[in-house]
Amino acid sequence: MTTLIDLAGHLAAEQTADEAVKDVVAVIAAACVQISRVVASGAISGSLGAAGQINVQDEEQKKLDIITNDILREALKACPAVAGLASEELEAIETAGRKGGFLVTFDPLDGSSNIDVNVSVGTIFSILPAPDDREPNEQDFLLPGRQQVAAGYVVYGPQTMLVLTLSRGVFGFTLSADGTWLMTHDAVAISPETAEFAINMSNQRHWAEPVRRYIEGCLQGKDGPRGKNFNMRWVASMVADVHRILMRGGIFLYPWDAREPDKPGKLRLLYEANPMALIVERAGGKATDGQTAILDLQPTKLHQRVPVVLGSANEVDRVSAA
Ligand SMILES: O=P(O)(O)OC[C@H]1O[C@](O)(COP(=O)(O)O)[C@@H](O)[C@@H]1O
Ligand SMILES: [Mg+2]
Ligand SMILES: [Mg+2]
Repeated sequence: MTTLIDLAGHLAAEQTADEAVKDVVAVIAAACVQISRVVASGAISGSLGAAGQINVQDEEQKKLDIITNDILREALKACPAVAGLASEELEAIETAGRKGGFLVTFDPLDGSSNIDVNVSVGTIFSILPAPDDREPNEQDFLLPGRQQVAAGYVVYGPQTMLVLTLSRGVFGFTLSADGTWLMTHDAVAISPETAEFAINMSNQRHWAEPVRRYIEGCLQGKDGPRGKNFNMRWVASMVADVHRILMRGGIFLYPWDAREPDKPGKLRLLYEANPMALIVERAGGKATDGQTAILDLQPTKLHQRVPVVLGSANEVDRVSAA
């Protein structure tokens, strides 16, 4: 077997990326090795089940939401290149008592409703520039996704994989038995065409007309306007659904729906949609809120929600035109 380059080797070879960003990525990757062990230990370590409290999203926290949040939070605060952090599980930003460097936003455990049934979950992160002259405040986190200096996710599945975009390209690393991230996927690219869609069909009656029209066209298969049959997949862990799309193409939708008209979608802009959108665009795909590129949206709130349509470029364009 040929020797695979590891994450440290990849970071060292990335000439165009800032050295301090590489340090932040290395710290996150190490924390995710720790998370993968807790996730894998499941009921043995007593880490499954509900924590018995509600987070800022009004969602019931799992024990693992809290454990994984604490692992990342502590690791990032100890990293000299990190000035502040924001998490799905924390109401407010936290600062590290430093100026300059970077801000990190993260979803420590994505798809946590799947954890108790042993289905893939993940961690999503985004790295943004921090102000040089003072400690960061909440406003400093509200940067459009184009300003991300790096983004990535880890999927805790049959294999634990880190998918990363630094200054260019998308690379995948598989966690080896000795705890090293080895590059197994070089220059990941999303095919522009697909015949596979991912959406929570149980919300169909609440969707807006264009999304209904688009999905109806897919469902009609060969007999409908698309003239080809479509397959459907929905893991209900965004990380796992997006990972599948990076590996074999597809389109993922979590659209606005009429149940809670004030909440534009379910997914959060700063630590779910933006990092995934950067990865998808760097892999040649597209990511929109149905019309506008996610990366061009100006955030207005830390925990802002946004409709998400991402994946194979031609298919995302069809949703915008529906
Ligand atoms: O349960 P639903 O409505 O299908 O929603 C599934 C979506 O919710 C999420 O689980 C939200 O993430 P969290 O688990 O981090 O809150 C996504 O990963 C997934 O795409
Ligand atoms: Mg999530
Ligand atoms: Mg989460």
